[in-house]
Amino acid sequence: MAAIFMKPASSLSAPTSAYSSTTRKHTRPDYIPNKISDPNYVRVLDTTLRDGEQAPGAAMTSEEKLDVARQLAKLGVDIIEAGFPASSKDDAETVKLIAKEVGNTVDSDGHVPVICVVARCNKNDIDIAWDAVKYAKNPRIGTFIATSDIHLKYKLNKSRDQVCAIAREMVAYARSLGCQDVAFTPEDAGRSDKEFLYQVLGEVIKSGATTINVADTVGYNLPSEFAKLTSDIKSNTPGIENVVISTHCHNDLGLATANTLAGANAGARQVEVTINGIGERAGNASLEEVVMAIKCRGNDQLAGLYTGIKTQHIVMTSKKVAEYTGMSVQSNKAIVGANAFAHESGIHQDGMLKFKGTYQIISPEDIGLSRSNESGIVLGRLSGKHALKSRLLELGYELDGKALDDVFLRFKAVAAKKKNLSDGDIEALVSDEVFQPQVIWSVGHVQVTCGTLGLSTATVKLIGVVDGVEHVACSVGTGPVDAAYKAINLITKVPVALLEYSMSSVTEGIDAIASTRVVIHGEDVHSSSDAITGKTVRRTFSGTGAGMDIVVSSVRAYVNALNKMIAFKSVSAAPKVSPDPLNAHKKAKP
Ligand SMILES: CC(=O)SCCNC(=O)CCNC(=O)[C@H](O)C(C)(C)COP(=O)(O)OP(=O)(O)OC[C@H]1O[C@@H](n2cnc3c(N)ncnc32)[C@H](O)[C@@H]1OP(=O)(O)O
Ligand SMILES: CC(C)C(=O)C(=O)O
Ligand SMILES: [Mg+2]
Repeated sequence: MAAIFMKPASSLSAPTSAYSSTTRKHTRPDYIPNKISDPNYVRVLDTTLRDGEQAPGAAMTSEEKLDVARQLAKLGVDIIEAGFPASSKDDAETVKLIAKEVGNTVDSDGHVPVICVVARCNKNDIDIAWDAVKYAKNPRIGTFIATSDIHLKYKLNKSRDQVCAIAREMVAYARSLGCQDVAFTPEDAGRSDKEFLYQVLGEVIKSGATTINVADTVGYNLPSEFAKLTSDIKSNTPGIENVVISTHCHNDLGLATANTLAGANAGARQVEVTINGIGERAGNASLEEVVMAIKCRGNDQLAGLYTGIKTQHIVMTSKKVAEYTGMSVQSNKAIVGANAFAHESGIHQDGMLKFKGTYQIISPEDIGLSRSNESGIVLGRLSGKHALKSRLLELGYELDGKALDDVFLRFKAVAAKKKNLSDGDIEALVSDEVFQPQVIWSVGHVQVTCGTLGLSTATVKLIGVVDGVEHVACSVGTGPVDAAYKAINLITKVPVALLEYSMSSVTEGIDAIASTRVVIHGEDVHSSSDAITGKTVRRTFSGTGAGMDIVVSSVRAYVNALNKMIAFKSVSAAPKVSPDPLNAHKKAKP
């Protein structure tokens, strides 16, 4: 069964409405690896879980990645790039989980996302990749090797002929394993010699590649240049009519979205993007920008291109990724930034009041946001779960079941002390309650003394969720937070260093909720190398916490970061992931 999408026929063309009033129906074409039946359909490959996670500090646990994958499926992405299995046992096991569950779950529109994995052009990587992804209904291997002279000379130390042969043989090898869907990326295509590109791409197409992914790996191209690269590849590569052309653009010059759109306009029918634009260095083209640009201008400027993305899930997806990666979205970020739909100056406000189309080109509802509070509900201590759920929906959070129950409990506790809860308060509670890692330690009680008379002291009770045992420790410190963190360290006995600590007040007033963010690192188990210094750097883990008491908020953030680090460590170390890791945790609150 095919999903039906409504697409604006023309943006801002109707004078009586803020946005377009006419829509055309589209169906998502059935998935055939090397072709798309509708020439206007653009496949969306989301690589948040692979290239996105390559962003420094963006490590996600297995459980978080699975949750993001589920959300990406809900968003309607065509292909989820779930990881690089040869990079670690943890990544391979996580890909397996995603392939088995998300890669086999048919949604109400009959859509199942393709699950893709990345592998270098060598047999070992490809074997591991196939072993992890083969469980999906539609598995794909994306293999890559650099084609630019600078990479050949300094990184691979190989001649053009050698690289061409390796690419040809490895695509054929991936197909020989039984994988029907093999994408090939000429890494650094944006700086590669075009004649050599046509040659390599022609060879891999003969070997069975189904998608050719043109990568501007270092974000070097300008839009006109990337468009020309795409159209030149389309015109000069033997056999190119038998494959789908894809874009993979990085944002080093802030042009990733522009280049992606230029590529699509020049004939690419797959775009590789990430949520919030996260990724290696300055990041990748952002899904929300590319998709909304196509939705907004596809008809009048991009010859009728459209995607299968259910854009009303964009905000929730963006929030999840921001929470799990600890990479908050800048307020002026297009589409999902806090200010993307805010109008501060008088002339703009006047225009908005008269006709929204004067200053808004996208309806907030289109991306799953509605700050209008048209129902006039004020949330306070007498509000019920329905009112909270409806406000959460307006803020872009679709919560049900246990997640909603948990937030409701916290909401009631805060509302008992605070008259009216603002949107900021509610978002802080959701962040603290819902987007948290697997709970290994939960916070029982915190008691501190502090002041000018002497050292601060803290008594902390943590509950080990696996065995349910309560552990209490006391410590002194230079301040109450230092004392509390030292007490926690005595209980968890995990070597840890606190790298960053920041606290902000979510709203104004003495009864404001305090939101804390910490970044920690542990032992050397998870490391990567810093490109500038060349030094090995330890993997960092962030945690957030919220509460009306600043010490409690700080303790929550620290314990959440510790939980993330410990969960990450135990999954990486374990040879096999338990069949149902998601049921292995529960929460307790002070
Ligand atoms: C543009 C991109 O985003 S590429 C993807 C980047 N992602 C990652 O690197 C994921 C994390 N990486 C890792 O965990 C590790 O780098 C691993 C496990 C993949 C490899 O680790 P190691 O085997 O120790 O190799 P290391 O990373 O130090 O060096 C890379 C090697 O692969 C080679 N190589 C690099 N790209 C390719 C390729 N596409 N195909 C074949 N070989 C390649 C390099 O030339 C180098 O080989 P050498 O050892 O003969 O000089
Ligand atoms: C591995 C490839 C697809 C990549 O991420 C790049 O070239 O940027
Ligand atoms: Mg990349």
